[in-house]
Amino acid sequence: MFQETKSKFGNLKKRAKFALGKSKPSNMEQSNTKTLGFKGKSQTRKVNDDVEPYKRRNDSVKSRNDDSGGYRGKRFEGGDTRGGGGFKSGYKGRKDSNESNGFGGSGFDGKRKRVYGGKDGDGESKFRDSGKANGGFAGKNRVFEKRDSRDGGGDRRRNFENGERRVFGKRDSQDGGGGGRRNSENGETRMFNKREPSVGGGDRRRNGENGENRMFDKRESRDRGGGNRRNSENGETRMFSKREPRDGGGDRRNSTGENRVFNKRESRDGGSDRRFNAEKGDNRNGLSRKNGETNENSKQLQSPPAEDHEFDRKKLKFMKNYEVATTFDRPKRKMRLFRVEYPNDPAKKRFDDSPPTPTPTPTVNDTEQKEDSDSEDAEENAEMSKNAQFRAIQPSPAITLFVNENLLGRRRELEFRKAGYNIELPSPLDNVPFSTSSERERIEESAFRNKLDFFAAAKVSSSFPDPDLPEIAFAGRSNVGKSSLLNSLTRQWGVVRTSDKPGLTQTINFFNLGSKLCLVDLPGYGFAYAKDEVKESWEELVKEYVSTREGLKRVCLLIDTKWGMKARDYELVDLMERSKTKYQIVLTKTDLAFPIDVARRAMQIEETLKTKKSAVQPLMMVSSKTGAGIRCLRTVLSNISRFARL
Ligand SMILES: Nc1nc2c(ncn2[C@@H]2O[C@H](COP(=O)(O)OP(=O)(O)OP(=O)(O)O)[C@@H](O)[C@H]2O)c(=O)[nH]1
Ligand SMILES: [Mg+2]
Repeated sequence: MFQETKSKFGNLKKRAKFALGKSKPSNMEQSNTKTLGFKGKSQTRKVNDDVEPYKRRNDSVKSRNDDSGGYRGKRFEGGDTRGGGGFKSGYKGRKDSNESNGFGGSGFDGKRKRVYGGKDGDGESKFRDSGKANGGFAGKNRVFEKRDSRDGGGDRRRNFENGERRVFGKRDSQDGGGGGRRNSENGETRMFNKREPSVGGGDRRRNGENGENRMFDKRESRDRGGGNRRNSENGETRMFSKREPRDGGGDRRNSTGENRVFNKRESRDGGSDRRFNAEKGDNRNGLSRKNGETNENSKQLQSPPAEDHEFDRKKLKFMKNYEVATTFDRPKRKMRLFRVEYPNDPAKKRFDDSPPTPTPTPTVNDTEQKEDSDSEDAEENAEMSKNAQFRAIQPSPAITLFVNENLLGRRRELEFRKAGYNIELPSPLDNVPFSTSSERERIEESAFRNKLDFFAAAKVSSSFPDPDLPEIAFAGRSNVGKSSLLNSLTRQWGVVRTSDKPGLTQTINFFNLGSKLCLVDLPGYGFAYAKDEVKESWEELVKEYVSTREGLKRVCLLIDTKWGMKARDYELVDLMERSKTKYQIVLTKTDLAFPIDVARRAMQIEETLKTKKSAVQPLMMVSSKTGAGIRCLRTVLSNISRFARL
């Protein structure tokens, strides 16, 4: 590869010399030429107009790169149609112009730099950071146009020593290390107008020694690592026009009178770059994402390189002073005070000591408004008095005793432990204290020791099974705990399905408890996750069942302790009263209410049902979770089975 490349470039050299011997292009110095400050060297380039000769003479380059580029002796002509190699380079005492395809970059007199980022060729010229930095000492000018430069590691280490200039016009150049090491030695000028050149590694290491001029126009070149370490020594001027350069930390030694211009968007320069730049007149202006900024703007940004250090110090000092000034000048925040006014605050009384203001005589409108507000207040008071009325309930001593004996209501686990219950068990209060043995866990009521068997489900009354056994039905609002109560009464968890989502039970489910009892789980009424028609059909079915079912011995009407009886509960009560169906109120979820409230609720419901004939006393209170009151309910219900047997 190396040999091949070398021979190719050898041919290029010869052709260039041959071309240089001929006439210069006429438009070269008008618009498409520029001059770079460079000791002892002067090059002029023409970009677009003179492509053909290069094409003819550099077929190999053309075929490889699909570009064209003029090359005559020490002049390159970049005619890249896709943005590859158009570039220009100015030399000492001359100016740049930027009409080349790809890019052209130059400083002049060693103190001025321009970077142009050719994007797509075809004469489109991107102009980045043009003239944003001055500098360029002792005739070193470099112009880079990169986007994703990936120059191999040491590519440019010795470029531009002694007044080298380089211009690269590439897109996907994959210059490895070393391929063109000795190109352009002794004042050679090289121009690359490539897209995917396959020049071997190390191409540019020693390019441009002794006054070489090189120009790079790259898009995806791979500058990395220490590639630029020794660039710009001795007053070198570098220009970068990058988008995503990945310069490693290798720019650290650019500190000897170097002038650098960076046109970066997401520069990832190593952190140390900025520390040593600007020493000894190093100038870096890493701004300008906007291409095409005018030279005047750039001039404003330019500062004398020798004064950079001083300038930065002044700037830093100014910024510090500014910060200090802003810190101390900032107005102090006032504390905001909030006054909380209590309506019956006695301290407020002194404000009311002022003589009373005469009240205006009420008009007709005022009277109407007052009546409206009075009625609203009355409603509010009525609403409020509901709670107040509930709190005013004094439960009977029998109820209070029952609540406390059965540890009903919300209680701490410690309390259960102290009473001797094993809280590791499900529904611990239903189990014998201090007992974990299966024998003691056996239910005292024989009827409930039987296995619970599901045997029928009915959506309509016609599908009700024959009433062979005495039935106990469990009715109530959705999610009140009907199914859970069946499980905890029989201690057979999971036989009846439960859910925290209201509306799980949607049919009338019949369970045999041995040959003694039939337990019936009814669908709930009230709120449920179901369509209104469906819910209405459940309600009708329940009403039909409780009012017409033969063999129905008792309906346990479950009421949530927290909410008490609602309108639909009263509806069902009235229906059962009419049909003379025996029903017993069972307060559920007592573990969620305070004991006193459980007692109050029980008292409240007993009072309302005093006059009801079909209501069975006493009112029961249970918790399926803690097992409180379950045994009592079991005892009460087992009497039914016994009755049934008789
Ligand atoms: N804390 C507490 N939660 C309970 C108690 N009883 C039932 N629950 C919970 O209440 C929810 C509803 O229980 P279910 O037995 O499915 O209620 P349901 O009345 O059958 O509901 P539907 O079938 O929809 O009518 C479940 O999440 C139970 O865990 C209780 O005594 N205490
Ligand atoms: Mg249920």
